[in-house]
Amino acid sequence: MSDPIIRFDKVGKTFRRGKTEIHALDDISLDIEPGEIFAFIGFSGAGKSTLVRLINGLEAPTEGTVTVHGHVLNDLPAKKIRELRGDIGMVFQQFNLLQSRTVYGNVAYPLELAGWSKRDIYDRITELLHFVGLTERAWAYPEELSGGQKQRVGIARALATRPSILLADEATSALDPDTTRDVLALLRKANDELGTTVVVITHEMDVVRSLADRVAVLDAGRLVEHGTVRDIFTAPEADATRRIVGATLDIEPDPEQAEQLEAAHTGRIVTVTANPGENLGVVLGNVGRTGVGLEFVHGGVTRIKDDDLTTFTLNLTGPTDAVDGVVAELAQIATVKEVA
Ligand SMILES: Nc1ncnc2c1ncn2[C@@H]1O[C@H](COP(=O)(O)OP(=O)(O)OP(=O)(O)O)[C@@H](O)[C@H]1O
Repeated sequence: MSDPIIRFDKVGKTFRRGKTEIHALDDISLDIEPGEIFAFIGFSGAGKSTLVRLINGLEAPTEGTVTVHGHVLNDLPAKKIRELRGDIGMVFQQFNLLQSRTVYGNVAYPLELAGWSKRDIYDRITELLHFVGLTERAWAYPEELSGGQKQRVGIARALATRPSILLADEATSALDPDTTRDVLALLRKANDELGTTVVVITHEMDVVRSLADRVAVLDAGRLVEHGTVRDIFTAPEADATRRIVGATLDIEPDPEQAEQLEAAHTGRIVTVTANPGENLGVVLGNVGRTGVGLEFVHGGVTRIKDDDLTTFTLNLTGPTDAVDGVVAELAQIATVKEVA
């Protein structure tokens, strides 16, 4: 196995505010391998931003070491840290584009700082804008772009100097789901086609699910769990992971979805979650004979740890007694929650 591109070894970071100590990170040990897409996930305040700042050397750990490309950052002089930072492209939640520059000018910026010639800058930007699909928008200003386009510019700028690491800090948190999908596809493309190691910081498990190879879960500054995304999804062990995974699976309608379901359907809407080992099909298969109309309006089957978690929201229509009968039967083998 190759050497890790980023290594955290017993890393801690304590901020001191007057007499108060804030342990933003505590005893983090972890390797990120070259060429992988690695995600850090955690709720607000978990320590994600602090972690990013340790990777790009903007903060130094108070305990342990952070190693990037074999260099222990703690030991490096500022100049060398700046050089290493040049090998790390950053993508931000709020895009951080220069409003007074065009798309071209924004992407050119890091190349100008690195002392590239005008000709080389032109060639590189042509290539980059093609890569992110913004060739037509080269002369537009940020205010003329959609959020997704702005983030494409952000990614082109981050990739401009051909960094081997791309750090994406909540890169899709300000975007709608469709645009998020496009931006995630672009990050995946950078990883696939350019071999860039992508480190993603996010609070959205959906981002992890559709993008990352491996994931680490941070909770209150501690690394509570890490592994392949598949393992973490199917067998979340830590409490924080369960909360994050549960919030993402979307097997139960949230209040907004419940309202929409209520508006769209006339029947009694219930969410049923099969008890372990029970098969909803046994009851649902017989519903037709009771004269009750049955429509699946939400839910699905997800494997969690060693069990299937089967949760469906049903719209049941027909005579009240018959619907009550079906619900009572379902309640024998499932947890039934009224939605509307
Ligand atoms: N410069 C600082 N001085 C004091 N405390 C800080 C500083 N930076 C971060 N913290 C504290 O460290 C903890 C972790 O913060 P951090 O911003 O890394 O979390 P986060 O997971 O990125 O959260 P969010 O998603 O809300 O940005 C928080 O309690 C925060 O208040």
